[in-house]
Amino acid sequence: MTAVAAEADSVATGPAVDVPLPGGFTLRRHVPATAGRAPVVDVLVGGVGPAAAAVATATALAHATTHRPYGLVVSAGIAGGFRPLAPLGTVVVADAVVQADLGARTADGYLAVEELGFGRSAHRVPEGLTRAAAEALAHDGQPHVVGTVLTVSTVTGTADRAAELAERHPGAAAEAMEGFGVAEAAAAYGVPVMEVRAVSNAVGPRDRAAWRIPEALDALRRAFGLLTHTVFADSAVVDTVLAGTDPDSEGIPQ
Ligand SMILES: O=C(O)c1cccc(C(=O)CC[C@H]2O[C@@H](n3cnc4c(=O)[nH]cnc43)[C@H](O)[C@@H]2O)c1
Repeated sequence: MTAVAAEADSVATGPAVDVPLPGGFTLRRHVPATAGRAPVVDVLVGGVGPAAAAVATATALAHATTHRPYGLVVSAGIAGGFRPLAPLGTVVVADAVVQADLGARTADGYLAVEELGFGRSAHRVPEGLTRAAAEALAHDGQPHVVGTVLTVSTVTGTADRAAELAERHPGAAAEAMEGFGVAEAAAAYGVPVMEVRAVSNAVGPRDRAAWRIPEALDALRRAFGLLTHTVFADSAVVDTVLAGTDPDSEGIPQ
């Protein structure tokens, strides 16, 4: 799942066929030319923000249920990186996908929905998947970090807001705008979810001229070229998670 076409072009290359979905969505299906470890990869541009991402992801998952169910859903794209953990060009592998602005702002500070007594604002990524992705990237020498990826509906544009988010989420490595929507849809269908982002800009005072989108898209392309043929193809990893034998496949991070 990506937000925009440029991100979709980076996460999967090569021959593909278009598959029309209900709701006007079209997913791009990449079928490996030769039998082997490469998996079938469906790439869908879902739009910007958690609501658009959830709708698009749920549409693809519902369609797949009557065809070929998915083994894994991945939210992918560019992101803002929290300094100093995730500098420009770093690939961030989420260990948790957290909606950072789903709650209430009170005189005593922010309350997440869990503290309000309803809903959830976090999904943990199965640890086996996170670890396998980090190991593959490390083995290939790609700059990467494992951490929480925040989902926000408003891009952070001030130092104060960046500091507030970092204080509330000490493990945060990046912020983007779709992961939690993708994760909610995946959870509804019982499919494990990952989020993999490449840092195009720093989380902080808005400075559009400093965004390094082409470099981030290149990093994303390299990472997905690798992960597709390792972690995503490794049905043993995915099957372990699906079978519920991964002890870390459940639980909501604080
Ligand atoms: O202008 C372009 O060429 C271009 C190419 C690829 C992607 C974009 C986007 O603007 C994608 C929007 C997307 O980016 C994520 N994002 C990136 N940085 C941040 C951030 O600091 N805070 C929140 N989100 C960020 C986000 O997921 C958006 O969907 C443009």
